[in-house]
Amino acid sequence: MNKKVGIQGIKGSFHHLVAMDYFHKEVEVMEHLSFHELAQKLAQRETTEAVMAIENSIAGSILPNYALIDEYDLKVVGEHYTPVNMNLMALEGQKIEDIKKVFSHPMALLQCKEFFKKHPHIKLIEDADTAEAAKRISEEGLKKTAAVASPAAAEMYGLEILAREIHTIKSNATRFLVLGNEMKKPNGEMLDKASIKFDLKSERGSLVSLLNIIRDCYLDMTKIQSLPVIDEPWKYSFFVDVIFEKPEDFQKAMDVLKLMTEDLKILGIYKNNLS
Ligand SMILES: O=C(O)C(=O)C[C@]1(C(=O)O)C=C[C@@H](O)C=C1
Repeated sequence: MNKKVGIQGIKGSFHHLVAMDYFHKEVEVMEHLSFHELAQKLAQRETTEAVMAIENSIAGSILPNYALIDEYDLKVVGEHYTPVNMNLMALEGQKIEDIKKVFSHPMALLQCKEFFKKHPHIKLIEDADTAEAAKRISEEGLKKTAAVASPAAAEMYGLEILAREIHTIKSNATRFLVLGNEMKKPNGEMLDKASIKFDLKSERGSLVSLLNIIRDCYLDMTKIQSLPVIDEPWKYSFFVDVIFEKPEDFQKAMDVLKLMTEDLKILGIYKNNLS
């Protein structure tokens, strides 16, 4: 079966660039204008995989996406890290002084906060997607309006770049997850990273004890993220990523964590792509 890969946004978005990179262009891309729709269509098997941003080095974690992965019971089958290059673009001939409004994805606007502090006359408006904002400006001939998006989007939708690389820190990067409906099969490849989720009772030292197990089983924790359990105030779910050398070590840790936590869920075992 041909792969149908869901992305948040349209062609020219960062999700699109990642899908092309990760799957080497041999896929049909399905565009979605929200993360919710992206998760839902994968769960309904209208797509075979989905690419989902989960964290940016400047703007931080995209918390609702953790909840979507959990809610729709999606599996992490891969990850991809990519440098993110934000640019201000508008119709040809427009000058930065002419621009009154800028549309972009909220995560993109967050990455360019310092640039816009220097241009206080510009109103920032959150949009569903970076590339979609660029396309609309082009198609509707919107003057005095700009988008923040990738150089690929400027080229694709015929806009002029008024300011290049406007993200606050030059090493700006986003981590994307590749999601599926089933756990990844190793197919001879060494899978050395896992994402897990569990709830913890608020008891003295419960998190410390759990972290000790992770250390004692030789797992290297690369990320821990807590999320409130919405129907039980002050109780938290934890999403943890670990890398390991031996799958047996991971299995051993899971056997112990199962006894120490509530609702332990393995969200996926995949190949570590962080070098
Ligand atoms: O709007 C896009 O182009 C996206 O792909 C979304 C998104 C995000 O959700 O973080 C992806 C990468 C960048 O960090 C900024 C925006």
